[in-house]
Amino acid sequence: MLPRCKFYHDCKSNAVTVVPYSKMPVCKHHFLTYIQDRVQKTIKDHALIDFENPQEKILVGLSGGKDSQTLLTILDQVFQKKVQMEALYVEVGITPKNYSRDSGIVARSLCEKLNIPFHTLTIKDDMGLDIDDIHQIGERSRKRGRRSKKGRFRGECSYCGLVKRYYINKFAYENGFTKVATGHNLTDEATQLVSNFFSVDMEMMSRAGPTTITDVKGLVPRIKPLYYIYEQELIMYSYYAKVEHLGTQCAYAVDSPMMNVKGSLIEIEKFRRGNMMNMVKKFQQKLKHILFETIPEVKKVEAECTECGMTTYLKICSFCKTKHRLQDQFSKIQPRN
Ligand SMILES: Nc1ncnc2c1ncn2[C@@H]1O[C@H](COP(=O)(O)OP(=O)(O)OP(=O)(O)O)[C@@H](O)[C@H]1O
Repeated sequence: MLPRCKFYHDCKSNAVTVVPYSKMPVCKHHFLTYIQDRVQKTIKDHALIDFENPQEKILVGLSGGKDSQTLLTILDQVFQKKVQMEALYVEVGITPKNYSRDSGIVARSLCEKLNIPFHTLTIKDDMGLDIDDIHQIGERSRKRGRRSKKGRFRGECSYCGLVKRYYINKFAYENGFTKVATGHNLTDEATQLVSNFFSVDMEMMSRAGPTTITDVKGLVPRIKPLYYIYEQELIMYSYYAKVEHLGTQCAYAVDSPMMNVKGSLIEIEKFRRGNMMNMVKKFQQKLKHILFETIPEVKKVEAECTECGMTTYLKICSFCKTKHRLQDQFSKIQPRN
């Protein structure tokens, strides 16, 4: 049985859980407020939201999953409409287990409950392809077991991430949003950092952080208010605060290399308690600025993508290039009439 809550020495309630990285027993009330306070602290310490700016307008990328549903719930609760906030669900067309359909239903339902404007954008309407189609390309490439002339198939999750980042940014830019907020948590970010370290991707590592404040035209700054909250804590928060979310896992995400790195970090956490928190915090304090300063400023000349008009350093942006390659590959696996 868990002891009394140790959050305040005079709390008389029984603990319902322990804080994962410190093992402090806490009652439900103090657990929920503790998480909310840490989210507020991240927002304040990293100036993620400008409360003085009446034009500040946040677009939350809402996936129906526990992280972004919890993010929207916490932001709504702690800021109580003091800042303009809307949500966007990107329909990527994953049909196994009705994944995308149900995700959209759950995302919309939360917005209706919280009275927050909700938008949906369907990628197939613009790209002519969705993630089911991209999966077919992947299946064909895996069956053939060799690199196509046009390069290696990077995995469904990689394309899904690229597509979502592109459309969320485009929607935010075209509709006057000043920030995009996502539900990336500490476990996601530690996983990304370690993966980037494995491939010694210094540029990607130098970009890690709760915000990507940018003055590049066409790129809306991204903020991650859950940056210092463990995934385990979000699971517990969504449970105790009864945050409606979809528990189904995407059928294409199983066995991705990132999932395996994440699993290893969770294992390490068992004998190095607080490992992810320490690593990510110390990286931010000690290493990030050193890396940032050593990156040569090669990508300086901004231009408009000749295809879609979004900002790029090349003639055609990497999203449009990837889109063309996928459209081309997909046309080859379609039955001919
Ligand atoms: N379909 C989507 N539409 C809008 N935003 C999305 C969508 N999918 C993901 N996002 C945003 O990107 C973040 C990271 O997405 P990822 O696919 O890594 O999911 P996750 O870590 O499981 O998060 P969640 O639990 O919110 O689904 C999400 O928290 C959310 O803010």
